[in-house]
Amino acid sequence: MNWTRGKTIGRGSSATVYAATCKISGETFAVKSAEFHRSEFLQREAKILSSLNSPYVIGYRGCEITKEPFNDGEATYNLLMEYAPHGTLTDVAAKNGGSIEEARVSRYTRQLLLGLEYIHDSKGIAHCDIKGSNVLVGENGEAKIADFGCAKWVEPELTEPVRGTPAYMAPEVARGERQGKESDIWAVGCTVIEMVTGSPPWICADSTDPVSVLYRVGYLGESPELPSSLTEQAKDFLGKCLKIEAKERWTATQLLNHPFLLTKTNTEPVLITGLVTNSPTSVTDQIFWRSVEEEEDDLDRPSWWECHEERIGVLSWIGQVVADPTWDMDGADWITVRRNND
Ligand SMILES: Nc1ncnc2c1ncn2[C@@H]1O[C@H](COP(=O)(O)OP(=O)(O)OP(=O)(O)O)[C@@H](O)[C@H]1O
Repeated sequence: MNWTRGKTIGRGSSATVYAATCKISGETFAVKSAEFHRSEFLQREAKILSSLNSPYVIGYRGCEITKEPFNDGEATYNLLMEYAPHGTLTDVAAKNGGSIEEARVSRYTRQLLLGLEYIHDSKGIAHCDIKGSNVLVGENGEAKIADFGCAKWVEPELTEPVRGTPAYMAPEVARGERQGKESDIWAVGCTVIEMVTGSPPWICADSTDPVSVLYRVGYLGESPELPSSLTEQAKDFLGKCLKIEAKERWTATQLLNHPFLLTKTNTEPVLITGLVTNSPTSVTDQIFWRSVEEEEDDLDRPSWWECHEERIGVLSWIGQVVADPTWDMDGADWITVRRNND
């Protein structure tokens, strides 16, 4: 496709996302770019996204290698995607005064689960990084799952390092044991909390330290606090997502039949259109992962995981002692989270 790169609309740990315009049709789309030699996760994401086709998953438009002046003429890997004009669920909550009302949360959650039901059951894929900032809102206000950089095929299940964002990790993921479809469902519960409160879970848990949160989730059997403002129906729904035992968690299909999602009071969202630029909005954005501003200042800084490598190693050791004396102490995999092999 012949296209022109436009404004930066988002910046994550692995890539930068730009608006772009097709020179022939004039269509706006999004292009996620990374230096070729650091694009392992982006290439993996492109491979997975190219195999998906659902109204609740961001659309794949192709991939290309270009030479870009901003990369000193070095090869750049580009993933071309459908453009989501309303930004992420995190952006929508921020624009809506910091939180989203329950009826709309129910509507977005239903769409998120329709996307998950499709990738889990039809494609055998676990997303492994469901959170508000990885769910985009499309032109017609529908939630669309994005950022498949951590996703993996789970049928057949292979032993792979755990990935994702600490605040949304299920107990089995926090312990570094396994990560599958059930772990995505835990993250859905965390995302519902994020939509309702405007912050990722655990912000009120008198602990702003990701490592201690992982310890509490993984070894003390704790789950995030449920927002008191929620109806009993919504709390019951969260209870089905946030079961400590992965096998007891409801599947996406079961959750789609929960009364919380069958409510008739869902209102059409009022969304502000326009180019959305990603910016962190909550305290935990700065605590649990790097902020956009920080990245712009220093793109080569180590990621959160790299900064906390030593401490996570300690957590693995605590886990070994507390939870399972036979636990495999090979923590190397456990801490290799979204790091390219460069
Ligand atoms: N298709 C799109 N349309 C509009 N905005 C997008 C699109 N894709 C990504 N963005 C914006 O760019 C941001 C970063 O994208 P993405 O999460 O895919 O990058 P990442 O490097 O994988 O991030 P992370 O640090 O979460 O791993 C998103 O939070 C969103 O604001």
